Amino acid sequence: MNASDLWPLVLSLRERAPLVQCITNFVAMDVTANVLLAAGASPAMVHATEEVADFVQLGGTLSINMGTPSPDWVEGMMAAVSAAQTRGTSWVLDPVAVGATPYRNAVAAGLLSFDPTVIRGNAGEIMTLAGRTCVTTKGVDSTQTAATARDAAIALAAERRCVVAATGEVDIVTDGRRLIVLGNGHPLMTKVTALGCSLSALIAAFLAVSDDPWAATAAATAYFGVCGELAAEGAAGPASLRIRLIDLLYSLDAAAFDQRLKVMA
Ligand SMILES: Nc1ncnc2c1ncn2[C@@H]1O[C@H](COP(=O)(O)OP(=O)(O)O)[C@@H](O)[C@H]1O
Ligand SMILES: Cc1ncsc1CCOP(=O)(O)O
Ligand SMILES: [Mg+2]
Repeated sequence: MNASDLWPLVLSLRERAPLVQCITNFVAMDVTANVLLAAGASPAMVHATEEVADFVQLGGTLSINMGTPSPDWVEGMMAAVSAAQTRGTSWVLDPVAVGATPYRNAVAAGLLSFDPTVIRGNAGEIMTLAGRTCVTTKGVDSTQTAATARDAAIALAAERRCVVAATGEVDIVTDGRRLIVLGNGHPLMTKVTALGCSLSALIAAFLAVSDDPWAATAAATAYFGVCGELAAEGAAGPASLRIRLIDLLYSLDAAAFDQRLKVMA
């Protein structure tokens, strides 16, 4: 995989503007919708149990994020992923802070039973889902490095027959058989909330423009990492990184993507 394999998916997203239904947390809603719009997708934040299944029938992809769970929202998530499974809709699970509390673990287990197409989490979350650690957690932030999560990501992908992206200072994307390690991004990205959440939703957008969920996840992760890195380099701090990231997702060109992309393995 290199830039010329991945960039066509970025162009396809810009051309096709796919609908992405998001059930996400209160913190992530605004930045996630803006990230999706800048990248060319059409976001809809729709979470009421009464309408989520009908919304799935509109034919978009789905992003489920358990960052601020409560019983009524979890009910909506379950109804949405059930409809997605029945319809064959591709969907992404972001298991925010799984391992932190028994409630979160139960929510994650319930969602997992509906066969996500992709699981995207930080290293600690992926290691927890793979059963590799009973995680020393700080909550939504990882205490593990993505490199440490490599074996856990492969095992989880194989066990769940899905794509797993474990992100951090490097990003690992695997379907249990194929694996790509991406070296873009910037440490300042950890100082802006909900960028991981936004990446998960962006992966859902890319699922709409490729028949290969692994390639779609790699393309989304690479694009986000390159834009994040360039955004951080010109930023005065976290707030301007966030703004510059949205602008770069909108304006990045093939030459800059090709020049910056770091495929490490
Ligand atoms: N130390 C780091 N160096 C470079 N990029 C990073 C670093 N930490 C996170 N990122 C990037 O930030 C984005 C969000 O990833 P991450 O922080 O792992 O997710 P989460 O916000 O869910 O914990 C990804 O694009 C990832 O590559
Ligand atoms: C701060 C916070 N609290 C609950 S969800 C959330 C956002 C987490 O976002 P991310 O996992 O992308 O850093
Ligand atoms: Mg997260």
